[in-house]
Amino acid sequence: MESFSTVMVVVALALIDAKGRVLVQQRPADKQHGGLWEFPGGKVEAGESCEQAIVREIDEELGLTVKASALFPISFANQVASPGGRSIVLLLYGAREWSGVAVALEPGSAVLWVDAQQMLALPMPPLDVPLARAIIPLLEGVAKAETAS
Ligand SMILES: Nc1nc2c([nH]c(=O)n2[C@H]2C[C@H](O)[C@@H](COP(=O)(O)OP(=O)(O)OP(=O)(O)O)O2)c(=O)[nH]1
Repeated sequence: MESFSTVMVVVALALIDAKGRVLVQQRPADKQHGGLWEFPGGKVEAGESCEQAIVREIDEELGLTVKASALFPISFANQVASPGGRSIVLLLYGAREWSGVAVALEPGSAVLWVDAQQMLALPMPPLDVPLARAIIPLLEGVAKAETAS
């Protein structure tokens, strides 16, 4: 019997700048979770590794080049499937280095650099809420180091 996965893997990236801000992206109004703010990324396609999927999505959505070697894992969140449906596992990676300037390339989307408090005030999809909390210590650590230097 052929087996297939009932889990959809989605990868997302927290780009963290030298001031301890993170890049968030607003989903186009006509998509699922339209208008909500999330971390850029998308579904892992057949034949891709998670890292390859992030590198591709960041180029497609933001026009940025990020190296797979610059990615580090932060946390994950899991949405349990409804009966007969597919569950989502959302893997959040981080990166402190990339090249280019982020532009919202997907029609109807927008991007914003936010600090920890601004991030928490934005409406996000349910899966992103625990992930956003998980990056707060990282953002605050970078911001503190920047103020001290
Ligand atoms: N990219 C991303 N998707 C998220 C986040 N949080 C969350 O629940 N999702 C959900 C929304 C979607 O059901 C799924 C990813 O869909 P997507 O539309 O971004 O993926 P994609 O770029 O591969 O999309 P497409 O080609 O099918 O339009 O994961 C997040 O922080 N980033």
